Amino acid sequence: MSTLTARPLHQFELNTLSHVPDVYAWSALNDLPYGDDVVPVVDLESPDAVGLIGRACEEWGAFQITGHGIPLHLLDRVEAQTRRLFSLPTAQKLKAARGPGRLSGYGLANTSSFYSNIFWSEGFTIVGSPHDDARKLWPEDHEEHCCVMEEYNRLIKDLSGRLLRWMMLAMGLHDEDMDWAGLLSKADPVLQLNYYPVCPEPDRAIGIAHHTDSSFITILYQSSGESGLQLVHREDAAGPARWVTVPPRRGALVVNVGDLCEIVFNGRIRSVMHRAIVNRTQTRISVAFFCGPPPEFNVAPMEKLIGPNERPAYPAMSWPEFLSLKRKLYNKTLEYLRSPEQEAEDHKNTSETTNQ
Ligand SMILES: O=C(O)CCC(=O)C(=O)O
Ligand SMILES: [Fe+2]
Repeated sequence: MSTLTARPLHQFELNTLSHVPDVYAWSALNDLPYGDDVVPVVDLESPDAVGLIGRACEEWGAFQITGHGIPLHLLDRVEAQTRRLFSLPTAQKLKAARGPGRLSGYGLANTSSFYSNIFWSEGFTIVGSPHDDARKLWPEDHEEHCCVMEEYNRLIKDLSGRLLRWMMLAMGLHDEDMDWAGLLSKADPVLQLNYYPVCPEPDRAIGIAHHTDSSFITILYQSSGESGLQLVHREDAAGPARWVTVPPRRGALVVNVGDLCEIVFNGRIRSVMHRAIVNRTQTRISVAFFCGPPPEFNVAPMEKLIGPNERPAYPAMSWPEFLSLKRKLYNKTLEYLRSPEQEAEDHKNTSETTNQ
């Protein structure tokens, strides 16, 4: 997730193009080799779920989940409502366009403002209640959309609290160390709907370029059919860092570790670099739930994860401070926070505070 400035939608209607115009063309999409590793699938009803989640977080920063309790018919309705929204005429979608300083509404993915080239996708962000924007899209007929999105938000928020609690238990912590359900109840849910039209030259375009999500975790629904989500498996004994595809699995959801979890868990787990590629034959949709904190959240490693003679791997800051750093440094934010220069800066600030 991010609160980056929205950028206006480009004039092209992607569905109608027979080639990729230069502003949509990306080079260096094959920057890493491709691996055929399989992202772990965790059945949340399994007695080993906590351990499997912990291992997946440490090794991958991502996993798929089944047995999550969100009914298949609700996932189907979320997909149908998402497709219904993106199939509206452009002029109608633009009635709910994200304006300056506004996070909700129709537009390109928020991260697109970091690039001069354009993503082969459209996005629609729902922050908090879906009603205001849905009324602009369907003045007479938005009830069903809102009911479905609200029900999904309610269940997925609950699920994200359960997952975060299990991640914490897997790291050897206990319930008293963080009240996840209490924390998340104060945060506004953020749903990002993504639509990837078919692309006549998929090797030259990108749906959403590589990034990490700022949230604690992201829970992603992806439509079945063609794969699109790819993530980086970092270098290990099996080979160098590589792109790995996460194929859609009917009924399963993907969990991605975000920047906040990397910090809160003091680097024990890493936020996962990922992107969405496009294809020639099938439109694809995804629905990302960004599980973030309330504005007053203090972004800092949990004390119990810092050894007796160790410094925290990341400095403490407020959530708005983190977001503003991310707006400046984007994919380099965590690297910067872990860097020795930042450590020196942090040390200087601490001595100044203690000397006052
Ligand atoms: O569509 C996808 O598979 C990925 C979407 C994504 O990474 C995002 O919305 O942040
Ligand atoms: Fe993402």
